[in-house]
Amino acid sequence: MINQIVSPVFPEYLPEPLVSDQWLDELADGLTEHGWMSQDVSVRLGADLLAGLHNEVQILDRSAALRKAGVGRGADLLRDRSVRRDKIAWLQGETPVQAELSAFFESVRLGLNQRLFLGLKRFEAHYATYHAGDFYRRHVDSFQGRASRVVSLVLYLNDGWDQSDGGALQIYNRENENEVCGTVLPLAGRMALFMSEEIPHEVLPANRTRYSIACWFRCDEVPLPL
Ligand SMILES: O=C(O)CCC(=O)C(=O)O
Ligand SMILES: [Fe+2]
Repeated sequence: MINQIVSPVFPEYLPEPLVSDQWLDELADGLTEHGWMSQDVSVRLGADLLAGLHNEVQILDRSAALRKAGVGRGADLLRDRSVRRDKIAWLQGETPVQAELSAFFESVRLGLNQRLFLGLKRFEAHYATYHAGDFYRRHVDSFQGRASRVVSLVLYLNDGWDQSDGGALQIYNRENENEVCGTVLPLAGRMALFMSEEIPHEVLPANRTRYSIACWFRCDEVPLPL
């Protein structure tokens, strides 16, 4: 009997790793030069992960597991519907897709620390749903000197989003908060990254349901009481 020797088969191309050094350089450069950037990361994350996250947030939305988002924390938490109207659910990293996404966020955290010495200690992330008519007025994600949220990352989960669907993320000039300097459509796989204290931004009213994940890289070990 002849032993068949099977030679290893290599794919024609090797998929790019989820997070490469060169890509982390790009993120760090974007944050340093402009304070914000937006990029399509759908190839990097993969269609299965994006679809899995989209599926999960839809189930949470349908099962009324999402809660009205507030502004502030603890006793100062205000659920002011004139400021923001989204509903949220914090990610616990407990499902396979959440675990995979957490690994991605962790690589970004480490990569930014290595390049920008931001001292990011951890991240927190939540799903968000904006139903038709929902918005989040212009704001910054962290107040200067509080040293809590340092870098914000938003990942969008919506297929086939069009300008007429509203719900764009509007980025304002860090020197002049009345000047719009960028608009990001919440298309699946698109990511926005910005300095939490510096960049005023706003979610324009959505005309249909808009799903996203917002993540904050923080430099405190535990949230400080406000
Ligand atoms: O969903 C977005 O585009 C941004 C959300 C946001 O600004 C926030 O949750 O603080
Ligand atoms: Fe924000």
